[in-house]
Amino acid sequence: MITVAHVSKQFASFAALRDVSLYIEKGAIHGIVGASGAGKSTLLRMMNLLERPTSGDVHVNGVCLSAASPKALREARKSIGMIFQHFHLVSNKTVYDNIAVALQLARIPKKEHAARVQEVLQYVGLEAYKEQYPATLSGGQKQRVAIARALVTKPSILLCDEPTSALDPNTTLDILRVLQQIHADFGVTLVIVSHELSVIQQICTSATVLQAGEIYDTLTLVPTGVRSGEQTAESFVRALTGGDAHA
Ligand SMILES: Nc1ncnc2c1ncn2[C@@H]1O[C@H](COP(=O)(O)OP(=O)(O)OP(=O)(O)O)[C@@H](O)[C@H]1O
Repeated sequence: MITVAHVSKQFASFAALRDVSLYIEKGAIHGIVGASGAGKSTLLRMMNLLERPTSGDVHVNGVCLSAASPKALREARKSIGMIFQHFHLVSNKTVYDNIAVALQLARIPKKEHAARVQEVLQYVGLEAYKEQYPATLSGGQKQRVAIARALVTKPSILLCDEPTSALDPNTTLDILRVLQQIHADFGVTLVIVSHELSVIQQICTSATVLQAGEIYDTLTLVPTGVRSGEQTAESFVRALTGGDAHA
């Protein structure tokens, strides 16, 4: 589980987060929503200490990340995967090597790499692509590789920073289904930052609404499931109106 306790983040004189506290239970699919600049990514990045709180603490699976030794932090991070809006794949490495890097960083013995990479590539349906380079893949395939890289260390938590925002509506559905499947198959706790309400409504069981660095609301949700019709209709309106689905 994840506990964020009275966390603030200051960038020079700018307060990106102010006294934020929240609890995410094991097995939740938790959304973080809010306008651009509300502090969503900053809050998410605190959950693996990519961003260090200026004050307050973040506990993940019982470990206080900001107080952890480098060794304890490395150990804690093995159980926390992360995916990003723009995938963050290394362009001059093959799909296989992009995934194997995560095993190297987690100091998993090299003799285990081939089998583990194969296993996650099979899971995301890309075993035929292991010798290809990221530039030859579609956006959805790149995100599947990034998901495979995140899964290869068998995390109990997957942090997702706008995981579908660079994807078209149908690929968005595809990736949301993959995330739902990961949750169902492995019980992984998902934390999803998204500015798209439909993403949050479709799969999240709870959500934090951020406004200008503070918690505006905390929601308990009943996910609707990944609904293609609605999403596609919305995408058409968005395409026709140049971005605003509700115009
Ligand atoms: N490293 C940094 N240095 C200075 N300011 C930063 C830094 N990182 C984030 N900020 C600022 O903190 C605020 C919150 O950023 P953050 O990326 O968390 O917002 P967000 O809600 O995820 O928005 P968006 O969806 O636009 O990314 C923004 O005003 C941003 O400019």
